[in-house]
Amino acid sequence: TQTTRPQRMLAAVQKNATRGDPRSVVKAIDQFCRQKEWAMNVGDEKGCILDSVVTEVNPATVLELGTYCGYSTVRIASLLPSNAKLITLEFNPDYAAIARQVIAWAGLEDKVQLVEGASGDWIPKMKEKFGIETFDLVFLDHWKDRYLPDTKLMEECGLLRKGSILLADNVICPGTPDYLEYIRNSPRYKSQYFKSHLEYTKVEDGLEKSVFLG
Ligand SMILES: Nc1ncnc2c1ncn2CCCCCNC(=O)c1cc(-c2ccc(F)cc2)cc(O)c1O
Ligand SMILES: [Mg+2]
Repeated sequence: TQTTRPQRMLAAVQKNATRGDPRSVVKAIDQFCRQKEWAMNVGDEKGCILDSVVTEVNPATVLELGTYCGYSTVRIASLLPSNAKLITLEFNPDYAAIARQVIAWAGLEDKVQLVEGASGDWIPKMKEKFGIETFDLVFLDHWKDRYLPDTKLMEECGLLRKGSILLADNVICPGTPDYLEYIRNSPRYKSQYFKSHLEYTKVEDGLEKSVFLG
Protein backbone atom coordinates (compact mmCIF):
# COMPACT_ATOMS: atom_id res chain seq x y z
CA THR A 1 0.00 0.00 0.00
CA GLN A 2 1.07 3.58 -0.67
CA THR A 3 3.13 5.39 1.97
CA THR A 4 2.41 9.01 2.91
CA ARG A 5 4.85 11.91 2.43
CA PRO A 6 5.44 12.19 6.21
CA GLN A 7 6.24 8.44 6.31
CA ARG A 8 8.74 8.86 3.45
CA MET A 9 10.26 11.86 5.27
CA LEU A 10 10.68 9.80 8.47
CA ALA A 11 12.30 6.99 6.44
CA ALA A 12 14.78 9.53 5.05
CA VAL A 13 15.61 10.67 8.61
CA GLN A 14 16.10 7.09 9.83
CA LYS A 15 18.29 6.32 6.80
CA ASN A 16 20.40 9.50 6.62
CA ALA A 17 20.49 11.05 10.11
CA THR A 18 22.45 9.96 13.19
CA ARG A 19 20.38 9.03 16.25
CA GLY A 20 20.73 11.69 18.94
CA ASP A 21 22.07 14.30 16.51
CA PRO A 22 19.41 16.99 15.94
CA ARG A 23 21.43 18.85 13.29
CA SER A 24 21.69 15.70 11.17
CA VAL A 25 17.90 15.22 11.47
CA VAL A 26 17.30 18.80 10.27
CA LYS A 27 19.79 18.31 7.39
CA ALA A 28 18.19 15.00 6.34
CA ILE A 29 14.70 16.58 6.18
CA ASP A 30 15.96 19.62 4.23
CA GLN A 31 17.76 17.33 1.74
CA PHE A 32 14.61 15.19 1.37
CA CYS A 33 12.50 18.30 0.69
CA ARG A 34 14.98 19.83 -1.78
CA GLN A 35 15.91 16.66 -3.66
CA LYS A 36 12.82 14.45 -3.36
CA GLU A 37 9.52 16.02 -2.25
CA TRP A 38 8.50 19.52 -1.13
CA ALA A 39 6.94 19.59 2.34
CA MET A 40 5.67 22.40 4.57
CA ASN A 41 8.51 22.51 7.12
CA VAL A 42 9.70 26.00 8.03
CA GLY A 43 12.85 25.00 6.10
CA ASP A 44 16.53 25.93 6.26
CA GLU A 45 16.34 29.64 5.31
CA LYS A 46 13.50 30.64 7.67
CA GLY A 47 14.90 28.02 10.08
CA CYS A 48 18.05 30.10 10.55
CA ILE A 49 15.90 33.11 11.52
CA LEU A 50 13.95 30.86 13.92
CA ASP A 51 17.24 29.66 15.44
CA SER A 52 18.47 33.23 15.98
CA VAL A 53 15.22 34.26 17.71
CA VAL A 54 15.26 31.15 19.97
CA THR A 55 18.90 31.79 20.88
CA GLU A 56 18.19 35.47 21.62
CA VAL A 57 15.10 34.73 23.76
CA ASN A 58 16.67 31.68 25.48
CA PRO A 59 13.15 30.64 26.58
CA ALA A 60 12.27 28.44 29.57
CA THR A 61 8.77 27.81 28.16
CA VAL A 62 7.88 27.49 24.46
CA LEU A 63 4.56 26.79 22.74
CA GLU A 64 4.58 25.61 19.11
CA LEU A 65 1.25 25.62 17.26
CA GLY A 66 1.38 23.10 14.41
CA THR A 67 4.01 20.37 14.75
CA TYR A 68 3.62 18.69 11.33
CA CYS A 69 6.59 16.27 11.19
CA GLY A 70 8.57 17.90 13.99
CA TYR A 71 11.19 19.75 11.92
CA SER A 72 10.84 23.11 13.72
CA THR A 73 10.25 21.25 17.00
CA VAL A 74 13.71 19.69 16.62
CA ARG A 75 15.30 23.02 15.62
CA ILE A 76 13.83 24.80 18.65
CA ALA A 77 14.33 22.01 21.22
CA SER A 78 17.99 21.53 20.23
CA LEU A 79 18.66 25.15 21.28
CA LEU A 80 16.84 25.10 24.65
CA PRO A 81 18.55 25.12 28.05
CA SER A 82 18.31 21.82 29.97
CA ASN A 83 15.35 22.71 32.23
CA ALA A 84 13.31 24.31 29.44
CA LYS A 85 9.99 22.89 28.20
CA LEU A 86 8.57 22.93 24.66
CA ILE A 87 4.89 22.09 24.23
CA THR A 88 3.88 21.45 20.63
CA LEU A 89 0.26 21.07 19.48
CA GLU A 90 -0.64 18.96 16.46
CA PHE A 91 -4.21 18.46 15.21
CA ASN A 92 -3.54 15.63 12.75
CA PRO A 93 -2.85 12.26 14.47
CA ASP A 94 -0.92 10.90 11.47
CA TYR A 95 1.43 13.93 11.52
CA ALA A 96 1.74 13.59 15.33
CA ALA A 97 2.74 9.92 15.05
CA ILE A 98 5.53 10.79 12.59
CA ALA A 99 6.65 13.83 14.61
CA ARG A 100 7.04 11.72 17.78
CA GLN A 101 9.45 9.42 15.91
CA VAL A 102 11.40 12.32 14.36
CA ILE A 103 11.75 13.99 17.78
CA ALA A 104 12.84 10.65 19.33
CA TRP A 105 15.42 10.07 16.55
CA ALA A 106 16.89 13.47 17.41
CA GLY A 107 17.03 12.41 21.08
CA LEU A 108 14.90 15.36 22.21
CA GLU A 109 11.87 13.60 23.68
CA ASP A 110 12.74 14.79 27.21
CA LYS A 111 12.46 18.46 26.19
CA VAL A 112 9.29 18.13 24.12
CA GLN A 113 5.67 17.47 25.03
CA LEU A 114 3.64 16.76 21.89
CA VAL A 115 -0.10 17.23 22.49
CA GLU A 116 -2.67 16.07 19.95
CA GLY A 117 -5.63 18.34 19.46
CA ALA A 118 -6.85 21.72 18.25
CA SER A 119 -5.15 24.89 19.50
CA GLY A 120 -8.49 26.50 20.35
CA ASP A 121 -9.35 23.61 22.66
CA TRP A 122 -5.95 23.28 24.34
CA ILE A 123 -4.84 26.90 24.88
CA PRO A 124 -7.43 27.45 27.66
CA LYS A 125 -6.18 24.29 29.43
CA MET A 126 -2.43 25.03 29.34
CA LYS A 127 -2.17 26.31 32.92
CA GLU A 128 -4.14 23.51 34.60
CA LYS A 129 -2.83 20.64 32.44
CA PHE A 130 0.85 21.54 32.13
CA GLY A 131 1.48 23.87 35.08
CA ILE A 132 2.43 26.66 32.68
CA GLU A 133 2.25 30.24 33.97
CA THR A 134 3.22 32.09 30.78
CA PHE A 135 5.09 31.30 27.54
CA ASP A 136 8.38 33.06 26.83
CA LEU A 137 8.12 32.16 23.13
CA VAL A 138 5.23 31.06 20.87
CA PHE A 139 5.89 29.77 17.33
CA LEU A 140 2.75 29.99 15.18
CA ASP A 141 2.78 27.58 12.24
CA HIS A 142 -0.70 26.04 12.18
CA TRP A 143 -3.89 26.97 10.28
CA LYS A 144 -3.29 30.47 9.00
CA ASP A 145 -6.81 31.60 9.95
CA ARG A 146 -6.18 30.48 13.56
CA TYR A 147 -3.21 32.77 14.20
CA LEU A 148 -5.39 35.76 15.17
CA PRO A 149 -8.08 34.02 17.25
CA ASP A 150 -5.45 31.95 19.07
CA THR A 151 -3.34 35.05 19.83
CA LYS A 152 -6.41 36.75 21.33
CA LEU A 153 -7.15 33.54 23.25
CA MET A 154 -3.60 33.43 24.67
CA GLU A 155 -4.01 37.07 25.79
CA GLU A 156 -7.35 36.30 27.44
CA CYS A 157 -5.97 33.18 29.18
CA GLY A 158 -3.07 35.19 30.62
CA LEU A 159 -0.51 33.02 28.84
CA LEU A 160 1.55 36.02 27.65
CA ARG A 161 3.64 38.24 29.91
CA LYS A 162 5.43 41.55 29.27
CA GLY A 163 8.25 40.51 26.91
CA SER A 164 6.71 37.28 25.58
CA ILE A 165 7.70 36.77 21.95
CA LEU A 166 5.36 35.58 19.17
CA LEU A 167 7.08 34.31 16.01
CA ALA A 168 4.70 33.62 13.12
CA ASP A 169 5.54 31.60 9.99
CA ASN A 170 3.94 32.16 6.56
CA VAL A 171 2.76 35.72 7.07
CA ILE A 172 3.13 36.29 3.29
CA CYS A 173 2.63 32.79 1.81
CA PRO A 174 0.04 31.33 2.35
CA GLY A 175 -0.46 34.60 4.28
CA THR A 176 -2.15 35.66 7.50
CA PRO A 177 -3.58 39.09 6.63
CA ASP A 178 -5.94 39.50 9.60
CA TYR A 179 -3.18 38.48 12.05
CA LEU A 180 -0.66 40.90 10.48
CA GLU A 181 -3.16 43.78 10.49
CA TYR A 182 -3.97 43.17 14.17
CA ILE A 183 -0.46 42.60 15.48
CA ARG A 184 1.11 45.52 13.53
CA ASN A 185 -1.55 48.01 14.64
CA SER A 186 -2.04 46.91 18.24
CA PRO A 187 -0.44 49.16 20.87
CA ARG A 188 0.14 45.98 22.91
CA TYR A 189 2.75 44.60 20.47
CA LYS A 190 5.99 45.74 18.87
CA SER A 191 6.46 43.84 15.57
CA GLN A 192 9.32 43.22 13.16
CA TYR A 193 9.14 41.48 9.75
CA PHE A 194 11.94 39.11 8.70
CA LYS A 195 11.79 38.81 4.91
CA SER A 196 12.68 35.36 3.57
CA HIS A 197 11.30 32.77 1.16
CA LEU A 198 8.71 30.01 1.25
CA GLU A 199 10.57 26.88 2.31
CA TYR A 200 12.64 25.31 -0.51
CA THR A 201 11.38 27.87 -3.09
CA LYS A 202 12.11 31.37 -4.44
CA VAL A 203 8.62 32.59 -3.53
CA GLU A 204 8.59 35.44 -0.99
CA ASP A 205 7.54 34.57 2.56
CA GLY A 206 8.66 35.76 5.97
CA LEU A 207 8.43 35.53 9.73
CA GLU A 208 6.77 38.19 11.89
CA LYS A 209 8.35 38.59 15.33
CA SER A 210 6.18 40.41 17.89
CA VAL A 211 6.94 41.36 21.49
CA PHE A 212 3.94 41.47 23.86
CA LEU A 213 4.15 44.75 25.80
CA GLY A 214 1.67 43.71 28.52
N1 LIG B 1 -3.05 22.21 17.07
C1 LIG B 1 -3.62 22.68 15.94
N2 LIG B 1 -4.70 23.47 16.00
C2 LIG B 1 -5.26 23.91 14.86
N3 LIG B 1 -4.82 23.57 13.62
C3 LIG B 1 -3.77 22.78 13.56
C4 LIG B 1 -3.12 22.32 14.67
N4 LIG B 1 -2.10 21.52 14.28
C5 LIG B 1 -2.10 21.53 12.95
N5 LIG B 1 -3.11 22.23 12.51
C6 LIG B 1 -3.46 22.35 11.14
C7 LIG B 1 -2.33 23.01 10.41
C8 LIG B 1 -2.06 22.38 9.09
C9 LIG B 1 -0.78 22.85 8.47
C10 LIG B 1 -0.53 24.36 8.69
N6 LIG B 1 0.55 24.85 7.83
C11 LIG B 1 0.30 25.20 6.58
O1 LIG B 1 -0.83 25.10 6.13
C12 LIG B 1 1.43 25.66 5.72
C13 LIG B 1 1.23 25.70 4.35
C14 LIG B 1 2.27 26.10 3.49
C15 LIG B 1 2.05 26.13 2.03
C16 LIG B 1 2.58 27.18 1.28
C17 LIG B 1 2.39 27.22 -0.10
C18 LIG B 1 1.66 26.21 -0.72
F1 LIG B 1 1.47 26.24 -2.06
C19 LIG B 1 1.11 25.17 0.02
C20 LIG B 1 1.31 25.14 1.39
C21 LIG B 1 3.53 26.44 4.01
C22 LIG B 1 3.72 26.40 5.39
O2 LIG B 1 4.91 26.75 5.94
C23 LIG B 1 2.68 26.03 6.25
O3 LIG B 1 2.93 26.03 7.60
MG1 LIG C 1 4.75 27.08 8.01
